[in-house]
Amino acid sequence: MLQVKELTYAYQAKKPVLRNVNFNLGKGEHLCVMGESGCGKSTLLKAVYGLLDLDKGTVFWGDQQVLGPAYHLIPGMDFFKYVAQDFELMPFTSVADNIAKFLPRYHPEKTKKRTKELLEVIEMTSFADVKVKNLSGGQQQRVAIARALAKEPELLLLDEPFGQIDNLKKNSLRRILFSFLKEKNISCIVATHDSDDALSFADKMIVLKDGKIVAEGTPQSLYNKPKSNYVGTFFDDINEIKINGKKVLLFPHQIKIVGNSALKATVLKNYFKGFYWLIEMDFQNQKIFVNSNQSIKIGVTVSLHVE
Ligand SMILES: Nc1ncnc2c1ncn2[C@@H]1O[C@H](COP(=O)(O)OP(=O)(O)OP(=O)(O)O)[C@@H](O)[C@H]1O
Repeated sequence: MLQVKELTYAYQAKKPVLRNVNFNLGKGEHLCVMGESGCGKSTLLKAVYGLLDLDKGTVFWGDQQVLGPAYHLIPGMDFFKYVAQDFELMPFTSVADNIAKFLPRYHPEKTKKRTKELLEVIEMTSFADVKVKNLSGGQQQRVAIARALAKEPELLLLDEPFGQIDNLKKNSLRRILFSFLKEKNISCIVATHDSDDALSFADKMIVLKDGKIVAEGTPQSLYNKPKSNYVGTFFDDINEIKINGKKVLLFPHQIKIVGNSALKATVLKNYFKGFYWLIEMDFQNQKIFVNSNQSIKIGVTVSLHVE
């Protein structure tokens, strides 16, 4: 449905921020775009939405080409919605009215019902009459998401959608929002640093580095076999180490502390992580991180087994 081909864009001449980006997304599919700060995630969302005039390449939704501001008085495709990092809400208007403003006015009963449904999606029913200016950053972010959903877009573009929302709310909002999108068959692209946005909720994932796709696949495939240290770091503290002369990438949970083995390491530090400890160790002059169900005295030598 969405076809992005050879997408190339530069804010300044000869300094492309996106370089030959290619990907497809089907109807109702969810894509997660990950990458370090400044790698071009927001720029990619803006380009797909139609806010930029591309230097090269095309974006198609079905057989309709997405064109930039040079071709539209009001840039941005009508049947897409884009939730930027700044939410562009109406501060002196209530939460409910901010959402309802984007619904057709000629069916007041329908508008009321839909506003109620969207308030439930963002878990803010009790805030319906509160003015947006009196909300926290995270609450405003949730209102911006509801507003984008008001007209049921065909493609929703979310830029760091849960960045300002606390963990408790974030987990529940993610579950509700992504199942709502699946139910309504709305395609979605999420730009994020947070692998939790990808692992349980995305059908596909791309990783950007310096404006180029450096890895793509299902979140499971990228997690199980990260192509590089860069890709692995979005999921966990990854160890890039040499064992018996061979370079390997291992997550902390893939290295086990065992009774005895030829692989020895010395404990440097312990970090409490809740239901486990992350242990920093020296392994043949390389710093590694290993999970353990208990803390270990600094200086102790342990034996390791690698999966
Ligand atoms: N309007 C602009 N004019 C010039 N350069 C820009 C503009 N917007 C972004 N850039 C530059 O383009 C690059 C990519 O920025 P972008 O916002 O797409 O990155 P990002 O991956 O979304 O970063 P973050 O995760 O920090 O939001 C950065 O180097 C940034 O400084």
